[in-house]
Amino acid sequence: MAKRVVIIGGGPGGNQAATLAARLGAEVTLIERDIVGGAAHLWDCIPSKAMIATGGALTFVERAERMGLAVPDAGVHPEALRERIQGIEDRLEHSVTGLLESQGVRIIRGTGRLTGPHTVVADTADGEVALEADVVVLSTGSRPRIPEWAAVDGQRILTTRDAYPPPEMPEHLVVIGSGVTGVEFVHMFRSFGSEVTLIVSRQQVLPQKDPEVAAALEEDFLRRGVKLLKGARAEGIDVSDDGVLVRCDDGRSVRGSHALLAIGSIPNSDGLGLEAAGVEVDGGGYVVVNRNMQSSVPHIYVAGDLSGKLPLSSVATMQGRKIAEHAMGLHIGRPHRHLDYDKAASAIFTEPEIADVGLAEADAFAEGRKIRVTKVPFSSSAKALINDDPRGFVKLVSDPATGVVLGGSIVGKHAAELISVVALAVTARLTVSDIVESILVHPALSEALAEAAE
Ligand SMILES: Cc1cc2nc3c(=O)[nH]c(=O)nc-3n(C[C@H](O)[C@H](O)[C@H](O)COP(=O)(O)OP(=O)(O)OC[C@H]3O[C@@H](n4cnc5c(N)ncnc54)[C@H](O)[C@@H]3O)c2cc1C
Ligand SMILES: NC(=O)c1ccc[n+]([C@@H]2O[C@H](COP(=O)([O-])OP(=O)(O)OC[C@H]3O[C@@H](n4cnc5c(N)ncnc54)[C@H](O)[C@@H]3O)[C@@H](O)[C@H]2O)c1
Repeated sequence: MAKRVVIIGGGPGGNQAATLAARLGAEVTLIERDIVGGAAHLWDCIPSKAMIATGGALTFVERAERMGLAVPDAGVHPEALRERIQGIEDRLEHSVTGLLESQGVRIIRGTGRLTGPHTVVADTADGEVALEADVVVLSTGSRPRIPEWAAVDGQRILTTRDAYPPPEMPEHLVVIGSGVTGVEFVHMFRSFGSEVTLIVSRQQVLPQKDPEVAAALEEDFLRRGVKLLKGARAEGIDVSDDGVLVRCDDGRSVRGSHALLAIGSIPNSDGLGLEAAGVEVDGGGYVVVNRNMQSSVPHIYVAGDLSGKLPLSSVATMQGRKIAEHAMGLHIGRPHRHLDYDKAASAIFTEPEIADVGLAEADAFAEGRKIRVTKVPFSSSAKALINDDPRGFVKLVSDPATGVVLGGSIVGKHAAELISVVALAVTARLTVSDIVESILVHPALSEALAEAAE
């Protein structure tokens, strides 16, 4: 009899586990409550990038004279933008649903919960559907964290999910939180012409990132007129007819037309019946997993944000793949590569764009590890001049003894695409000579990678 796999949550984690397990011969049922394709994915990740792309097009038009063009003034058309974003969401939901159906996955629209280690119930519009499972995958994702001091109304006080685009374009947006989400929203709304103030709880934006990279971004924000309120934590928001007043714990406050919360997310683990199945949860509500993504109940796996690992769509997808392989026994009797979070590439879609992978210079320094660091600015790249955007640099971190590429960061146009070369080098343990000896396209930004590898 085919293995019965029941998956709760149809985001990147759940979808990937579903399609691969089905292809490997399992009988797969996927339960989704809100949107096939994933709420965090299709209601945050994708629309935020779509808004940033539109803002980027606007900035490009504003700079077009420098490219030798005469263009009329451009402006945002909020309804057209809303339609564009809805269109992208619909197409992606449709294509994911089609892919799942083509693999024979049964999709149930409803809310799933465990009722025991091998039993799942889906609460649907037509009543309860009871399912038996040999394998369960929990991939319910996360949602924006809303503190008790903020009364989100979707009008003046927004979470990220209210902002694609918001009901009215903010005249002055106060962004609370300067992690990846916060800085992307600063960039996004500044490109649309909003005045922006960013509340930074520490002394640097992006506290988890290389200080040199964070400094490059701060410099650009300041050049564009963004106000940074450093060393302040928001602790209250007052709303009036014409705007908001965000109060901070050090006595300072900021007035704006709107406030946006970007203070992290919380896992969707409530109401999942974890206790009924004996699944262990940590203090933050994340399900505790081992390196095979198994929970404390070995046939109950966890993919995506719910696992409390690196919360990225790309990582959720890879976790889903690894779960399907493991649950279907592909690891038995053959080499099985475990997911290595240290080798995950990631990008921040600001301007300049920021991307990194593998070992960071600052971390190597903190560990006292010997490394070779080489850095090349884009200002010497022909392609960067052709693009009229010579900002940023490529930095490669390698092992001085063997030349193996250990990591890298890129700041500048197309950094999210360019980092793929470094990510491949890190995963495949290629050396700097492998990069130097690859004949790359000219003129192209990737040539800076070869130069940094020299
Ligand atoms: C503003 C923002 C921007 C981001 N940008 C990027 C980016 O550029 N690149 C990147 O890689 N990552 C990005 N991320 C992170 C990324 O969106 C998440 O890491 C990813 O979507 C997690 O996938 P998931 O499958 O765990 O969760 P989700 O995508 O949220 O999918 C989980 C699904 O489970 C469903 N669900 C929940 N509970 C139940 C239940 N009980 N029964 C049935 N269904 C249920 C939900 O409706 C949801 O559809 C961003 C996140 C945010 C907040
Ligand atoms: N481009 C991308 O790939 C992308 C984009 C957005 C999010 N993400 C993923 O989501 C993860 C989470 O990022 P995030 O930025 O949403 O959350 P985060 O938890 O990384 O950052 C939230 C920030 O808000 C600050 N903060 C908390 N309370 C505050 C307060 N009261 N006042 C002021 N600041 C406060 C925290 O100190 C922290 O720096 C990222 O690590 C990434 O994995 C990825």
